[in-house]
Amino acid sequence: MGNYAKAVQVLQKQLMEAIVETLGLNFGNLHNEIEGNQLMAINCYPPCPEPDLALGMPPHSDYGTLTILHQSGPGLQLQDNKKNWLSVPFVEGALIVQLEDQMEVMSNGKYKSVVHQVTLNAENKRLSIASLQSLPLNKKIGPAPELVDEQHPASYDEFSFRDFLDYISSNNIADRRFIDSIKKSA
Ligand SMILES: O=C(O)CCC(=O)C(=O)O
Ligand SMILES: [Fe+2]
Repeated sequence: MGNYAKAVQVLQKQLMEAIVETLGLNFGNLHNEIEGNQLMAINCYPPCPEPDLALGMPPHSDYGTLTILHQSGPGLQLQDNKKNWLSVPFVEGALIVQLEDQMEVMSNGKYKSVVHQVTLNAENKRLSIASLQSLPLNKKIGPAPELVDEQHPASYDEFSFRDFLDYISSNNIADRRFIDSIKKSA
């Protein structure tokens, strides 16, 4: 597990470098700011006798920059921009990379954080290992200044991982996602 966590950290850094480049930003300048936290979540979903009546994990988006997910079987679903749920095909050994809230904010909305949920299965247990990468606990992130101008005003307030934790301790994210609470109204 330790080796897996370290390998995923290296992959996450490489992916961040590539993604930051696609936004036209300089990774060299951002590098120290971006390196932060890695949280490993191991999720176990036992078989459910009535899988249509329950979810393994309710709809949410993760708070960080990237989530890298390894799954033992199908169950993950993503929401498209018309709010339809799409099942992610299961490919043995494949890693799933999801962009998350800090990336949406940093890109000033150019990239969207993915809303996902987990369905259950009547026969099979499912395991997943999610590596949630984020900026350090107290580091505020806002839209990158290079992506903000008169035509593209900042669409989000700054936030830190701590702000996210404060939000979820007193709000139900099923009613309103954290990222919706920091969107500036047009
Ligand atoms: O089990 C999965 O496929 C997803 C887990 C997840 O969304 C999470 O840990 O945030
Ligand atoms: Fe998640």
